[in-house]
Amino acid sequence: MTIRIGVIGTGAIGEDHARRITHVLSGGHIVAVTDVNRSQAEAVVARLGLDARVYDDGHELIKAADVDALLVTSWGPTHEEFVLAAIKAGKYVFCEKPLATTAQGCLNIVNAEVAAGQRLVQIGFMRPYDRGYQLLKQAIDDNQIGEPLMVHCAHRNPTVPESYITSMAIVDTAIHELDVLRWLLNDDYKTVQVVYPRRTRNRFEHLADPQVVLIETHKGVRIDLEIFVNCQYGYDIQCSVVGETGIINLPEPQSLLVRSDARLSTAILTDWKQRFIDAYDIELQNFINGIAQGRIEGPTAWDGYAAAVAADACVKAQESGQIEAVVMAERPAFYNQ
Ligand SMILES: NC(=O)c1ccc[n+]([C@@H]2O[C@H](COP(=O)([O-])OP(=O)(O)OC[C@H]3O[C@@H](n4cnc5c(N)ncnc54)[C@H](O)[C@@H]3O)[C@@H](O)[C@H]2O)c1
Ligand SMILES: O[C@H]1[C@H](O)[C@@H](O)[C@H](O)[C@@H](O)[C@H]1O
Repeated sequence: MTIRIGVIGTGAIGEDHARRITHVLSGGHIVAVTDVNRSQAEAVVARLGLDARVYDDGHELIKAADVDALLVTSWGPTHEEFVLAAIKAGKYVFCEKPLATTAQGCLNIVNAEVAAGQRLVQIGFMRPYDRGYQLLKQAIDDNQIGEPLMVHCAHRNPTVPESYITSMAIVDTAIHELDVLRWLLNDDYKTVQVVYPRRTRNRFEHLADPQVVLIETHKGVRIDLEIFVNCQYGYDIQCSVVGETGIINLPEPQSLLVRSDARLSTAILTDWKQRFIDAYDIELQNFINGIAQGRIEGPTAWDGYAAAVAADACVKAQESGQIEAVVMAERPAFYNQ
């Protein structure tokens, strides 16, 4: 059985996912694409050699009879309307993060999915599929370091474009940690605060960079998360969990150790596409397999909502300078299955 897939938004990750579905994974076929910039969609069809129709509009594509499932990889603020339309059409939808740019937007999707009575939405939180994070989780669950007490994280991008604004440090970047740390610690967030260190000169004037997000979980774990999106030197993701009897660190991506010219060195990645390449492959293969089996199992709309509630509180904390509470709605039993 081949799942016929339509892609809404053929930018960086839309093209990369279309590439992996076409050339790496099995069971999926890209039959339709659309982008507000039509020439971008046409260029991707040509570059990847896709046998896909180019639509003028995402809503038209969602309704197309030969499209079984959607990938929503357009800009964050457009996700909610496309995911709601997909649910209305009764079609499976893989939505890149963020599910919506506000918690209320995510809740609208949660409510629509619960009303539809079937899991249709998978969100593109790929870190739980990453081998390194899985090793961390296994060690915590096996009690190798006792109870986790503190987590030190860093999320560093080499540079960001001028269109990247201060709140995106939360809704676009920190959102990955806001998702993966709930899963890792099996915990939810209680309060957040954002503090601003001295700003780097290597930023656009309007952007506060770096930022430090301080989080307290319900179990009392303290998390400090550095967001530094103009760090210059590479794409660098760090996570160190301090427990009662030991410390575990996220493994570095595999890389050659080079002895040469009186130096011992190893390269640092610069591109997010490479850092989590295996995790992206696995998450999308799971989505395709899940559709074929009539049951998708990846990160849910509720996970998207939970991360967005924390993100909303962080954005409030960016503006207020205060410690802000993270208050979630009650989890529908639908998501306990
Ligand atoms: N999971 C991850 O690690 C990861 C990595 C990168 C991006 N993302 C997410 O994926 C999304 C896209 O990011 P990107 O880096 O590919 O951005 P991008 O700007 O490269 O691509 C987005 C594309 O969507 C198109 N678009 C915007 N509005 C549209 C609409 N209404 N209909 C159709 N097309 C539309 C744009 O023209 C653009 O080509 C963002 O939400 C981003 O946060 C996730
Ligand atoms: O959309 C991207 C992507 O999610 C990357 O993983 C993250 O490091 C970037 O900060 C963000 O802008």
